Amino acid sequence: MSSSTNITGLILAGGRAQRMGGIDKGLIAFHNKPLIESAINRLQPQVDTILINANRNVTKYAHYGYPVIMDETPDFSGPLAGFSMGLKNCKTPYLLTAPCDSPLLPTDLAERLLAELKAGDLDLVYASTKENGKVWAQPVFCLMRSHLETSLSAFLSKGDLKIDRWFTTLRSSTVVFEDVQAFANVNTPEELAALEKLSR
Ligand SMILES: Nc1nc2c(ncn2[C@@H]2O[C@H](COP(=O)(O)OP(=O)(O)OP(=O)(O)O)[C@@H](O)[C@H]2O)c(=O)[nH]1
Ligand SMILES: [Mg+2]
Repeated sequence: MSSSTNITGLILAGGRAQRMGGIDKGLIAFHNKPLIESAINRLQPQVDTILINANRNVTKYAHYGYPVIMDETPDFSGPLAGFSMGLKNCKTPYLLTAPCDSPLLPTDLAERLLAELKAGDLDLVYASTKENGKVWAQPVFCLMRSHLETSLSAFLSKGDLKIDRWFTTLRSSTVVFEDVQAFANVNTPEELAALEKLSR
């Protein structure tokens, strides 16, 4: 399957991880392996190729054999800075983003987002989850057409960084996933310990 998806997977590992004490979150140990490895393993069968977006420890990330791309500006301006670099380096028709800190990400993420994108002839589809009857956007789990580079550059050049505001300028939609746990992410040492226990 991986030779025919037309999708580049972008793993976002470029954040500050302040709630984790400012260390490089993608490299902290999760079941004795760097956290990003779980995200790579989940994403790899769903895409043609992978890009890693990181702003620190670039040589360590390069060890996985995929291109490592840094944000254009070194100011940690948020995930859209990573999206922008992903789109600039994407050589396939679609880009699928996922964060480095969600080791249980859905194995059918690409398939479901792509089906929605094609059905609605959309430019971008992001994941959502439903908790207590309320729908929550999971905007960093996002499939988009790679031609959106022009749109994102224009949006960022206005000084805006809000991901949901960019989405509203596009032909976009969402897919609601039932399995909330697949989107569990690790922001604090406590969340890391809890998720390790849960996914034993
Ligand atoms: N490229 C890039 N990615 C970012 C940036 N800020 C956050 N991200 C990524 O966006 C995703 C969601 O961000 P958070 O979960 O808040 O991670 P974080 O910002 O590193 O952590 P906190 O500092 O604790 O908020 C993660 O995959 C981050 O790596 C940034 O400035 N640049
Ligand atoms: Mg953050």
